[in-house]
Amino acid sequence: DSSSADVANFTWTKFFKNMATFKGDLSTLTAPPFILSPVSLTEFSQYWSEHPDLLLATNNKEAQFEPKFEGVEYNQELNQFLFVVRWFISTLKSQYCSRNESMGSEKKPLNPFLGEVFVGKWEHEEPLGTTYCLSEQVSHHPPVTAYSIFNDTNKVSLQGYNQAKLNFSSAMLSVKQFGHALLKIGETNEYLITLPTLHIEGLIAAAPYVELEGKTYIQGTAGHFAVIEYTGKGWMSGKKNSFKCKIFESKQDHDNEGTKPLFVISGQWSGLSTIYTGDDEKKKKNPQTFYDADREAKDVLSVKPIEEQSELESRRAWKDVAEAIKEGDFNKIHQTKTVLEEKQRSLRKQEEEAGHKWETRWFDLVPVDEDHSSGFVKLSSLAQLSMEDVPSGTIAGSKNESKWLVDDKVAQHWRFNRQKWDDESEINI
Ligand SMILES: CCC(=O)OC[C@H](C)CC[C@H]1O[C@H]2C[C@H]3[C@@H]4CC=C5C[C@@H](O)CC[C@]5(C)[C@H]4CC[C@]3(C)[C@H]2[C@@H]1C
Repeated sequence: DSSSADVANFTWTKFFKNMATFKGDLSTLTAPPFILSPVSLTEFSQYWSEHPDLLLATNNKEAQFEPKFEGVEYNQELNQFLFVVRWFISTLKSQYCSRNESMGSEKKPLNPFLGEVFVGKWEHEEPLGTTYCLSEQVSHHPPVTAYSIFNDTNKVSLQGYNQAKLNFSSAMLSVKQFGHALLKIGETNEYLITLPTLHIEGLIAAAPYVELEGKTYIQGTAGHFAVIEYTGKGWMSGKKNSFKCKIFESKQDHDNEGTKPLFVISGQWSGLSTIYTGDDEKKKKNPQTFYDADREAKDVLSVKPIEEQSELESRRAWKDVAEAIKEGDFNKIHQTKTVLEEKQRSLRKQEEEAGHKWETRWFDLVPVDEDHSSGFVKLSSLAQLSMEDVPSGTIAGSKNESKWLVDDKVAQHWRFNRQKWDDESEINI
């Protein structure tokens, strides 16, 4: 009714004003109930694989990538690279539009507590077995989520971590992402995927949504290199959620002005995109559909019922708060949140008095010069990307890298420790 809409509008304008003047950790900013999401940030890891068929297709030896172009020399590595790019593009709608689809607008997710976990699985017909999803809040200050999505039958595993740094300037909320994803296929093939910068549009209209900007780089061990450039409404393409992806044999080919890309893919990552060969792109000749995000139904992760979950698992831990948010009951939200936060504070205090630090569960923080379990160093070098603790996709040796470098301590990155998961006795999927 009009009164509640007026109240919502009033509170939003007030909230938007103090967000605009707010200098500090946005997570401490109390947002009005209608912009709160009942979903914890640990759940966002599942968005890497809501099309598990496309993730698993990257290791399907028999599958020949379609569409196939005359005159292009396809080898196993190029074929696989195309499957990897298609899978990556398919993750973007889930990552950045799922709240708009389910709740009408982007919302503020619940801020996970240290050690919070979220687990689930996708079960496939034989012989594809099961794909597992593990997500752990490995840091609370600052919030960092690490994840591992793996299928042992199909020998495909994705690991990564994410830290989002929010910055409010000139009525725009911009978000820099720290971290990266590493996709391992079989025993040897590995791909480094960097995370784009994003910003929140529609804030003034109280109908926020994510728009991507900047670039994603994908670097494979066989050399193939892709740059995905994001633009939005009013930019070059004029359409929201637009991108242009150029695929090269190598980073060197990309750097060499005279070398054409093997393929150019363009369109909307939340809708339809088309692929051309590098030769045909200029003449817009012979465009073929690359991916249609609206046509592919997503495969929702299956998560066991709350009563079977450990108290560390997101949906059980946040149950009361989530209900209060769904009811829009501000006092109940505040009260249930306080209960959870008090519990966490006393846990931290006990640890401090006992003199022992919280041990992360399935992930280790590995200094980059000791990172022998992943291809991160090799792939970053191939792509000439920074290995420092700077925004994802920062070019090595660039001004941007030195601007973000706070000190000269050795950068550390979160890595999945499979043994710790194999030894897990409390959390099951
Ligand atoms: C804090 C101010 C406030 O409450 O404003 C509410 C507005 C809805 C905007 C702020 C929130 O917007 C959310 C969007 C979230 C990102 C969405 C997708 C991803 C990709 C995923 O792989 C990693 C996490 C990431 C980057 C989310 C990070 C948190 C974001 C920016 C939420 C903002 C608090």
